[in-house]
Amino acid sequence: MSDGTQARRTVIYLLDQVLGEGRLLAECYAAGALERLTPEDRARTQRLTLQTLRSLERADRVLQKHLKKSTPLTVQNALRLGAVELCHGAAAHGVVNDMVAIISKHRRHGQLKGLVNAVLRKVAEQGPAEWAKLRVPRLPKWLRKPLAEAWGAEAMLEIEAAHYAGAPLDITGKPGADLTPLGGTALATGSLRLQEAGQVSALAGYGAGDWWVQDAAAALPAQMLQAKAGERVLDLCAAPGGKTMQMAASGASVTAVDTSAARMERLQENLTRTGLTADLVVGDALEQNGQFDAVLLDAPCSATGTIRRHPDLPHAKDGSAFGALIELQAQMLAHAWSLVKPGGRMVFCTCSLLPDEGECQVEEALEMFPDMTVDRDVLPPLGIDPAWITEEGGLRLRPDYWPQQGGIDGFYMALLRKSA
Ligand SMILES: C[S@@+](CC[C@H](N)C(=O)[O-])C[C@H]1O[C@@H](n2cnc3c(N)ncnc32)[C@H](O)[C@@H]1O
Repeated sequence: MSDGTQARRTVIYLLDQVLGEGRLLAECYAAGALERLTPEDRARTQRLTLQTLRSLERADRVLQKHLKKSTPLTVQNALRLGAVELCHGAAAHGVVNDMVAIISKHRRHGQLKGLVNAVLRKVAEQGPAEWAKLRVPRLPKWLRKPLAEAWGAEAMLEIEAAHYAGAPLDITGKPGADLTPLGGTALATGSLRLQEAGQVSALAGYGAGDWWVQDAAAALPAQMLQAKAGERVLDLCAAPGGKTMQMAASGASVTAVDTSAARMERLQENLTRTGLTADLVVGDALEQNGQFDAVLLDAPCSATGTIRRHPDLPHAKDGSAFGALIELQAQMLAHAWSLVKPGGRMVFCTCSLLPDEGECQVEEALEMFPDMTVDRDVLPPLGIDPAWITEEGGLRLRPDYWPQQGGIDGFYMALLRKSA
């Protein structure tokens, strides 16, 4: 077996979990799926898993004509991984031998090693030429339909192209930190973008806490809120704390709330590394009370705006939980509004591409609360394209925006002002 065997075996396990058990990669990682791997194998596993999930439709098309019968999921996933590697130029003997060795040791499917050998040898010969002619992989129907309805057929194809391309690494700097040793490109919205980052913790300034990883889209809600020194700010659904750090760095007194104790531990680690402070509360956003100058509500959502980085999501989920999430967002928005003091402000945001989790929530809130208005003036100075401002005055971001610069996560956000 080659050096990459452990990594390949883990990729197949992860694909089984996502595609067979409906688990997200983040859940598998949190449960220790990568724990026994060397740092090199860990990076390789993550890269190959993401690449295979992004390319699943292409891999299945390349494999289709060589498979007469349906194969067990684990074998199918070994073939998919093999096809993806071979079609991206990996040496055929290494990939084929490894996949055969992995399947031959499988408790129930060891007898299918001959099939794996035969199919992957054919893919090694014919696959790379076929690959380039295949269409960009599409989202599963359950998600494609509502998104195409919302944004149109043409935009849908562009969104799928952005998902397939993946995402660069965006960084938010602590005010005053010197990020020049990182290189990269400064975006109009203030984030620094690195195309080929490698291991994040090895980058200049990470240990010193000069910056944190945060998609350019995710950095905008806190910029919209403009927390100031001396203000009392409430960050609802805060962990792992990208926005908490932005607001704490402004000198505001920030209370960060999240139900997940594990994610709050990560928030604390992030604050410690960056030398910032906030009051942390492990608890339910719906049970908070008090009056704040400013509230940021980053409500739990479908996370469909983050598929560039999380291609497991459309395969692990089926949309059945979205109705309950939309209901929860409306409840949270209403409760968060009660915590804004008269004359105060609130940002509502979600990393979703579904208008039901963005535009519609704000439209409904505006009908429900006579003391609520949307502040549009805050948007143009953020460095965004004015075409992204929505009818009700929020900001809609989509992964197909800024294609030349490498895209941006899907997000919705609006700054809501309460009358005095
Ligand atoms: C989109 S993530 C937040 C990202 C975070 N604001 C940041 O910038 O790093 C949503 C968060 O909502 C939390 N959450 C879900 N239900 C919640 C509730 N009822 N009350 C508080 N937090 C909740 C989840 O644990 C998760 O950390």
